[in-house]
Amino acid sequence: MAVYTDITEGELEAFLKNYDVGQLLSYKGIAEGSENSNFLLHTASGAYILTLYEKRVDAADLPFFLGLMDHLARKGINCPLPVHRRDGAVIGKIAGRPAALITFLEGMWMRRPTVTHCREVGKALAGMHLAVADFPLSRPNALSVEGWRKLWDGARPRADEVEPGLVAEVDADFAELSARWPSDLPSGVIHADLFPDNVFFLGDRLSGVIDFYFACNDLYAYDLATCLNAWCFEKDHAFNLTKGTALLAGYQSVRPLTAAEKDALPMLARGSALRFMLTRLYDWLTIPDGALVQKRDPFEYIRRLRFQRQIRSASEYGLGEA
Ligand SMILES: Nc1ncnc2c1ncn2[C@@H]1O[C@H](COP(=O)(O)OP(=O)(O)OP(=O)(O)O)[C@@H](O)[C@H]1O
Ligand SMILES: N[C@@H](CCO)C(=O)O
Repeated sequence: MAVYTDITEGELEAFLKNYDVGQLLSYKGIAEGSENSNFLLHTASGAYILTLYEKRVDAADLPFFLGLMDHLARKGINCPLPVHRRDGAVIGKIAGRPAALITFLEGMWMRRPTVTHCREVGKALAGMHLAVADFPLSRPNALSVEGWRKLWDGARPRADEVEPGLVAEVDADFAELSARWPSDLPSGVIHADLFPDNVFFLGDRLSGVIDFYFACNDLYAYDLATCLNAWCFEKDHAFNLTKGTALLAGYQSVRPLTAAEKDALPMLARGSALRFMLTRLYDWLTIPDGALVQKRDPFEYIRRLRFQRQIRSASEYGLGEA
């Protein structure tokens, strides 16, 4: 459930007076999502999403996130376009929260992505990596190795209760990642959370990428590694080589990887699996049952992490197969 802050019709009408979107026809809260409050609006000029930014998003980061969407949409990437207010701003306030209006994208996210969806997401990711080259803003990745360590410090004392042996496993991951994490690969602004629930399709056609609220500056190949984990495993946790092949081929059809990026991919995929395992584990241990925030399963990513520890070469993901 993701309507943490409710709004009245009066508040919404007053908010919309700042925009050229015409009269409000209807609005309703959207249940999906877990970080912010989202509403679907219909006005005389079309459909929009209103997002109220909740506590886990730092208001100081909003110009970066909204500026990025604006930049990508104008470069032809299928992502929401922030609607500018009459005074030119894109960030307003409603019910005491910072808020923005963005265009509505048609489509739905794929609960079971196919090989074709994996290829399309690879192409779209590479397209975004090319399109950010002249984006002027930057934001450090708070969820890279040092950020993971803080999460681990919080979760470690109880990690063995969740999964016996996890403390020793993850301590060893940190030792290896600290020694081998690459820093000299091509980098720029990455999406950093390109999971299936953040990509819409109309049939086989990718119609939209949403949720840029983890976007930051980091290695492009790390973004691709996150997609390998998020898109190419089956419900039984088995890696699907055909999907991996398609994702990587789709990406490389738009932006070929360098030899160093290919070499680093297993380490990056291991780090990315650790990152999502840790945020999930941290929430699992700290968010009380019954809280509105949706908790995601850390066990899925404990499995991913164990898989990634065994990988020695990107050819095991299907690199160069198609
Ligand atoms: N531009 C858009 N067009 C259509 N639907 C959208 C758009 N933006 C958001 N949504 C809808 O709102 C839901 C939540 O959006 P989003 O993923 O950005 O929220 P969130 O709270 O940041 O969630 P999380 O970070 O957990 O994925 C999406 O699943 C989708 O249904
Ligand atoms: N994509 C993240 C949730 C944050 O958007 C996860 O699956 O853990």
